[in-house]
Formats: sequence, C-alpha cells, structure tokens
Amino acid sequence: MKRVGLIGWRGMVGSVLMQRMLEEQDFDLIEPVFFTTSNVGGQGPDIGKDIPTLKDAYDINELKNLDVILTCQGSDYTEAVFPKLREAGWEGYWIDAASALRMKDHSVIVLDPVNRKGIDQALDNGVKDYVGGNCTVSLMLMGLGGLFEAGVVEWMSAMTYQAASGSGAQNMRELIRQMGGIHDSVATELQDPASAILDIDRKVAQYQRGDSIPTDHFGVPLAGSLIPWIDSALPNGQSREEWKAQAETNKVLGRYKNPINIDGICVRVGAMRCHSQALTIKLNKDVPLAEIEDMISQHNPWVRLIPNDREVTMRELTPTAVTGTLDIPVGRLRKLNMGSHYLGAFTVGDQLLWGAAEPLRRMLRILLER
Ligand SMILES: NC(=O)C1=CN([C@@H]2O[C@H](COP(=O)(O)OP(=O)(O)OC[C@H]3O[C@@H](n4cnc5c(N)ncnc54)[C@H](OP(=O)(O)O)[C@@H]3O)[C@@H](O)[C@H]2O)C=CC1
Ligand SMILES: N[C@@H](CC(=O)OP(=O)(O)O)C(=O)O
Repeated sequence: MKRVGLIGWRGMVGSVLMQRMLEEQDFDLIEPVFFTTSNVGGQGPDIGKDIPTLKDAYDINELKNLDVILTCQGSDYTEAVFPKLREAGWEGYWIDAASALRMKDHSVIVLDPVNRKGIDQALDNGVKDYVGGNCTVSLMLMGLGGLFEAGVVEWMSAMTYQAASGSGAQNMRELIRQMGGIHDSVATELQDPASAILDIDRKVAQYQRGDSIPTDHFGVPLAGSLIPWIDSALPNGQSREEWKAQAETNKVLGRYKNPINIDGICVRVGAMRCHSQALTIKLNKDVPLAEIEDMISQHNPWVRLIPNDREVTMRELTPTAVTGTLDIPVGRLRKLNMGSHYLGAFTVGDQLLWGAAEPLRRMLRILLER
C-alpha cells in the first residue's frame, strides 16, 4: 500500500477533498499520514480507521518517507517545502492544489477527463509533479472540452462570475455578514409594504458606502455589488486570473505551439462556491448547432446540456442548482448575431469540487491504479 501524506486537509479545499475521498472509499487503498503546520501531535480527521497523530508538515525527513504527497496547503507551503524535499533526494509523487508549480516545465496540470492521455504519457516519462488547474480554467474545460477535442475553437472570450469561495473561507463568511448587514439596515422599512423603494435603495447604498459594513477580507462590499478584478495585476493590463485562462488551457491541452487565444474579464460576484462563465467562441468553421451540442454533451459524464429555454435555464443553470455537486451544466448555446462562426455559451461549476479537489483526488487514483 502506498504511504500518502495529506497536507492542508482541514482547509476549505482539503475538507472537500476529505469528503470526496470518504465517499469514494479512497482511504481503503492507501496508508494515509496526516500533516499539520499548526498542531503537531494532534488528532487527524475521522476517516473510519486508525491513523497516527498529526506530523509536522515542514519535517523533510518525515515527508521523505512518503510515496505520494497530496497538498492543499497553498503556494507559500509549496514554495517553502517542495524544493527542499527534491534537493533532499525525494522521488515520490507530488500532487498539489496550489498554483506555484503549475506552469513549471516539470509539472503537469491535471484534469483527467480532458488530458488523461497527457497524464499517462507524463507518468510513463517519469514526471513526478501533478498540479490542479485554476478553478475557472478547469470548470471551463470540463464544460467545453468537447469543442477543444474536436479542434473547432479558433479563439474564445470568457467573462466570469466567480464565487466568494475562490478568495477563501473568511471571504465567504464576510459575504454573508455583508448580506445580513444590508438586510438589517432596512429591516424596518421592509416590514412595511407601503415604504418607498427609493428610500430603501438609498439606505442600502448608504450602508454599503459607510464604515460599518465588514470589508476586512474583500476590501470593499461584494454583497449587492461586484468586484471586476481577481488576483494581482500584470503589466499588460490583465489580472493574473485572466492571464491563467490562456496559459493554463493551452498547457492542459498540450498546445505549446499555436496556442488558442483566450481572454476576458474575471469578476467576483456574491455567489457562494460556484463559478459561472459567459463564453464567446469563435469557431474555425460553421459547425451546425446540433453537432456542437453532441460534441459538448458526449465529452465526459459530468457535462450536462441545458436546452436554451427560459424555465429550464433559470432552474438548472445557476450556482444555487449546482453547488455541492459534480455537475457541469452548459447552456444558453446559440449562434450569435456576429455570424455562423460565433457561438455563445454559459456554464456553471462548483469551484471546490471540479475546480479544486476532484482533479487531485482522481490523480491519486490514477497513481494507485497503475
Ligand atoms: N479556495 C479555492 O478556491 C482554491 C484554492 N486552491 C489552493 O488551495 C490552497 C488552500 O486553499 P483553501 O483550502 O481555501 O485554504 P484554507 O485557508 O481554508 O486552508 C489552508 C490551511 O489553513 C490552516 N488553517 C488555519 N486556520 C484554519 C481554520 N480555522 N480552519 C481550517 N484551516 C485552517 C490549515 O492548515 P493547518 O491544518 O496546517 O493549520 C489549512 O490547511 C490555496 O492556497 C490555493 O493555493 C486551489 C484551487 C481553488
Ligand atoms: N483565484 C481563484 C481561486 C484560486 O485559488 O485560484 P488559483 O488556484 O489559480 O490560485 C478565485 O479567486 O476564484
């Protein structure tokens, strides 16, 4: 049985990973060793079998005894530990949720429903470092993988609506506190059906612009608003989140020459943990809509075509419908006014499942099943 070190298991991504590993009975197949950066000697999670107490996640000698390390601890941890571990001669498999190693030549971005062949090839070639993709990129590729596989995408623009969870657990809490604060600021007026809506609106704006709304984590109000910037700034005017779309998509697809151009604007909205994306796709030929639907729906078992119908769309193509599931609905599919080569689409996905934990869990399974 492989000794698998689990780091970052109690964080937000790590907790979703633990939940999925329990559901899929992955712990039956491994000897798990749990690590911590804050509670050495403490108790690990309840996984239905005896496990040693928590070990120090910075102890290189302890980490060196593992066959596989699966970390959701973040880029700072990866940068602090990964080079030391390799320098110390460790030759095990490193599976990581953080972005630090994603674009390195020695790593593969894992999303096996899209790039299983590339993963197998890398394993055959002795590659040891496997990194989960950016949530937005992974969710887009799970939805539109069929179009990329068929080679019909000339370029794409992705306009995103990203959930609070992408910023972390504290941000999710802050969003809810902001929502509660907004409600409280007009609770009396809401009780009175005769109160003037413009008074309510003015009071809400006053609260949002005032000092009492909690903004320690987002820096500004997100509830009842949005933030059209995610991650750091790049010199070309893109945000780093926007940059990842083209860079990571082409790496996952193995397109090192002739990359597909992908760009857009990434926006944080007040959803909890589902990212949504409005996509404009320039096709390289006039593919009939029925064929496009087949390409998309037959690509993987999780993608689900939503008919371009108002009722079904409102019910099924939303963060509320998708949250906590592995479903990847794709809808609003239609040819745009610009011409028959231009396709519009909308997709939603849980950014903690297919966007973060699930590709890592499946990579571990791939290793175990070899
Ligand atoms: N959030 C996201 O959407 C995505 C995140 N990622 C990557 O995964 C990394 C981890 O993200 P995320 O899971 O959001 O980070 P969290 O902040 O939820 O967890 C990271 C670590 O913080 C420590 N921690 C401190 N206080 C607490 C607490 N009260 N509850 C739980 N953990 C606590 C834990 O380490 P310890 O147990 O050692 O104290 C935990 O492993 C990110 O840095 C990013 O690189 C990747 C894709 C998406
Ligand atoms: N940046 C993503 C979340 C994330 O952690 O991305 P990455 O793994 O690429 O750093 C978001 O805010 O929605």
